[in-house]
Amino acid sequence: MKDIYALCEEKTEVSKILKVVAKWTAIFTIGSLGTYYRRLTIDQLANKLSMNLRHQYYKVLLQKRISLFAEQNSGNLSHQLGHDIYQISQTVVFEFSSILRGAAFFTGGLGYLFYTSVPLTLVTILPISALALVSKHYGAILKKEREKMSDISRFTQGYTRERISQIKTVKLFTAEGFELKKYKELLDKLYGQAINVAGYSAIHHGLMEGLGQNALLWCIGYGAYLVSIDSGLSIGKLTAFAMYSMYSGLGFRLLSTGYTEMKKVSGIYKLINQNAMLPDVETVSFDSEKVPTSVFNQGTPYIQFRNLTFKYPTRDHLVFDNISFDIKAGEIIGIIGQSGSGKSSIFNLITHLYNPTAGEILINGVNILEKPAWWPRQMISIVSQETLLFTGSILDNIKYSDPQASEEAIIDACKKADAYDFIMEMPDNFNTFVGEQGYALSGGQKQRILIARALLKKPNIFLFDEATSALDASTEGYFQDVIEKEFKGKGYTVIIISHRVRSLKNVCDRIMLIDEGKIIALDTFEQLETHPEFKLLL
Ligand SMILES: Nc1ncnc2c1ncn2[C@@H]1O[C@H](COP(=O)(O)OP(=O)(O)OP(=O)(O)O)[C@@H](O)[C@H]1O
Repeated sequence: MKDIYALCEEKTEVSKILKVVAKWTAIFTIGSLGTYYRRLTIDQLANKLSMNLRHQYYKVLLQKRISLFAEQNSGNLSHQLGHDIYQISQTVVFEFSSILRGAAFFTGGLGYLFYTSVPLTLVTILPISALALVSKHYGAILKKEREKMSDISRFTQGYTRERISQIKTVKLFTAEGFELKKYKELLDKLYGQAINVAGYSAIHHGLMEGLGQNALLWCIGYGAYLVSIDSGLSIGKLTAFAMYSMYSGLGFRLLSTGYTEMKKVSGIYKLINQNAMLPDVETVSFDSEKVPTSVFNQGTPYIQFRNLTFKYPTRDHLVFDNISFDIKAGEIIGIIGQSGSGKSSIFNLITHLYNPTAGEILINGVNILEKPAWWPRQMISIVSQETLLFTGSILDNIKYSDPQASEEAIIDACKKADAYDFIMEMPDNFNTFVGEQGYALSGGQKQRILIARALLKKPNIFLFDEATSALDASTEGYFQDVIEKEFKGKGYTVIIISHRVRSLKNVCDRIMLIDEGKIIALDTFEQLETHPEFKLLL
C-alpha cells in the first residue's frame, strides 16, 4: 500500500493517481470476491456442521434410557437439539474464521507498526493492552450472565411447549389467566436477565470503543509530535501507521469477539455434552437388526421373572422386592391390583425400558437383560394409555409399527381392531389428519388405531395396559372377542392390565393379583375369588 500513501507525500500527477487508484480498485474487487466465497464457504460449513451435530445428538438421545426423558424437560432437549446446536455451529465456524482473520490482521499490522516506529508502536500498544484486559474481564462476566439467560430461556421455552401441547388441560381448568400471568413472570425474569447481559455488554463495547479510539488518538498525537521533531517519521509514514494501527485494532477486536463468543457457546456445549455423556444408554437397533429366529423357533414365548428386585432410578422406594413368576407360552394373563401396586412397572421391565436392580427376566429361556434393549421390544406390541398418536394421517400412525406393510395387511389389522369402519367414514379415510396426539379423534377411535398399529407389528407378545378403558361396553365386548378369536391359541402370549376386573373373567387363562409390589396370586379367576384383596377390586 506504499504507493497509496506515497500519493499523500507530495503533489502527484493525476495520471499517476488514477493508475494507483485503478490498481487498488482491482485489488479490492478481487478482495470482495474473496469475501463472497469466504462467506459462502463459511455458511455452508456452519450449516453442514449443524446438520451433522444435530443428527449425532439425536442419535445419542435416541440411545438414552427412558429415565433421562423422565428427568429432563422435553422442551429443554429439543431446544438443545435445535437452537443450541445451530448456535454452536454458527459461532464455531464464523468465529474460527474471524479469529484467523483477526490473528492475520493483528500480527501483520503490529509487525508493520514496529517496523515503522518502535516508540510510536509502544505508545499505541498501551491502550490496546488495557483493551485486552477489559475484554477478558468482561468476557468472563458476560459468559456467566449469558449462561443464566440461556437457562431461563430454556426453561421458559420448555414450559410453554408443554402448556401448548396440553392446551386442552389448560382450557378445561380455565387456567388461561394463570398461564398468561405465569408466562409474563417468566418473560419478566428473562427480560431482567437480558437487561443484565445488555448492561455488561454495553460497558464492554463502550470501553472497547473508547479505548480503541484513544489508541488511535494517542498514536496520531504522538506521531504528530515525532513528525514535528524531525525524528525521521514522515507524514506519509504516519498516515500508513494510522491505517495499520486500525488494521491491528480491527484484528484485535476480531480476536477478542471471537474469544468471547467461543466462551459463550462453550458453556452451552458443556450442557449438551453432559447429557450426551450420561452413562445410562441402551443398545438401539438403528439398522433394523432382528431377534434371532432360534428364539422364535422355540415356539410361542413363555416369560419368567426370577428373583426380581426393582426401583425407579429417581426413587429409593422398591417397587418389587425379589418377585418371581412364570407366564406359560400362549397364555392370556390378566394383571389386577390397586393403583400404584406395580402393574405398569411389570410392562416397563418386560420391555426393558428400565433395568431391574437384581434378578432375571427370561423370554423363551433367554435373559433379555443380557441382550440389547431392542431385543424384547421387537417381539412385543404394547397398547397403553401412554402410547400416543403422532401428528399426521391415520395411515402414517398405523404404519409406524411396520412402514413396509402392505395395504392388505393394514386393512386386516384395522378390521381386527374394529377400526376399519370408522376410518372409512372419515373425510379422507386413511389419509385423515389426526392432529397432535390424535386430538381430532375420539378416545375410543384413538385406541382402536393404537390396537390396529399393535396388531400390524405381528408380535409374539401382546401387552395391553388399560387398553379398553376408552372403549364403550359394546366395543369392549368386541375387543374381548378379538382377543379370544385372534390371540387365544394363535401363538401369542398376552398380558392385559385392567381395572375392569370382571371384563377379564372370560378372556384370561389366569389372573395375577398384585398388592404393593407383591404377587398375591397367579391363578384362575374362580380361584382368585377366595382372596380378600381380590374382592376389594371387584
Ligand atoms: N417413571 C417413574 N419414576 C418413578 N417412580 C415411578 C415411575 N412410574 C411409576 N412409579 C412408581 O412406581 C410404583 C408402581 O407404579 P406403577 O405405575 O407400576 O403402578 P400401577 O399398578 O400400574 O398403577 P396404576 O394402576 O395407577 O396405573 C408407584 O409407587 C409409582 O409412583
